[in-house]
Amino acid sequence: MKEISTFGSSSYRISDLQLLRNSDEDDAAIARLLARCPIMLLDAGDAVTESNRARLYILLRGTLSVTNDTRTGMADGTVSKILPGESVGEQSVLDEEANLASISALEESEVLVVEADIVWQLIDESNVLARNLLRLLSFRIRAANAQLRRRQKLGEFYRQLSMVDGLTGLCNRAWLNDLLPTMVATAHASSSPLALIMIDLDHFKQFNDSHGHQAGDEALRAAAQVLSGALRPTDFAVRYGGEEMMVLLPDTSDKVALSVAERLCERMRQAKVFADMRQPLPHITASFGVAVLRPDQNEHDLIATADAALYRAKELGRNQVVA
Ligand SMILES: Nc1nc2c(ncn2[C@@H]2O[C@H](COP(=O)(O)OP(=O)(O)OP(=O)(O)O)[C@@H](O)[C@H]2O)c(=O)[nH]1
Repeated sequence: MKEISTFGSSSYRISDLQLLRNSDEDDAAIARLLARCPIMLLDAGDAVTESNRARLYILLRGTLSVTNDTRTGMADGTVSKILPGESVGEQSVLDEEANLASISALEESEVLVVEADIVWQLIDESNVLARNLLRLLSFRIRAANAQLRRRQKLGEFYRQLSMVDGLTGLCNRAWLNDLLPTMVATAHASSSPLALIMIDLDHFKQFNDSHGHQAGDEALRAAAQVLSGALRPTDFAVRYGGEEMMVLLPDTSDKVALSVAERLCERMRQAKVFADMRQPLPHITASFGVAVLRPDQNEHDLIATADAALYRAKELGRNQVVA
């Protein structure tokens, strides 16, 4: 980047500068202030040196690329193009903060450099410039807000996506880690019973070995459908691990939870699993362990109690419910 002339000795005109659009071409004070400002030449790929200094850069010819800085956490590395007449750096002049964007030329470009003190003198001299500056800043704030909203929406979308198990469509372990402590706290605070049913498919290794892993996946999907199809909208079904699932029943007593588990156990026996060729495979069964949150328990204790009940159901011969 090298200085090739000043604005006063160049053929550029005040009307070429967007910030001075609609101002009086013959305004001597503005012309005088701009006259001494240097014009720099950048070759394609050149970066603006000392671009972090609070200065205004107005592009006269060529194209600039401005990359938002990611270090502040406010920007995401978005790249914008600056075209002739447009400017960059106004905000850092106004708030006297360093300009954290990096600026480089996409092709051979000429840039007018206006130091901060001259920008302030221009603002004092020209209402039109002050007005254009406000309009520009307002536009930039709106654009930044819109981008923020888009990023929030996208973030929420991916957050939700990361909470769902890809194979079964049930909530996953990350969801459970996120939500179960809150559900437990709510149950304690409102003294309402929270029931948890731990479910494990029986002899699933054998099912996989006999019918193949894909058929095993189908069986997991069928089991998940049994759970999600049999619950109230306020209940949650979670894939806890490989062939282990869990159902959370807020505001549900042990008696009701037991009958829900019995119903699920029966529906699991009846569920049909289809292989690739849509041939029905042998039925699957599952074992169920039921627990209801006690006042002295946290989420880990609740899971451990349901797990212990599940273990007993396996020991008693599987395909049954133990509370
Ligand atoms: N197809 C398929 N199989 C899985 C998946 N996740 C875990 N498994 C299988 O589930 C089986 C679980 O086996 P075990 O823990 O020995 O239990 P089990 O054979 O069901 O025996 P019990 O629980 O005692 O009735 C393993 O063979 C795993 O490979 C999966 O996503 N898809």
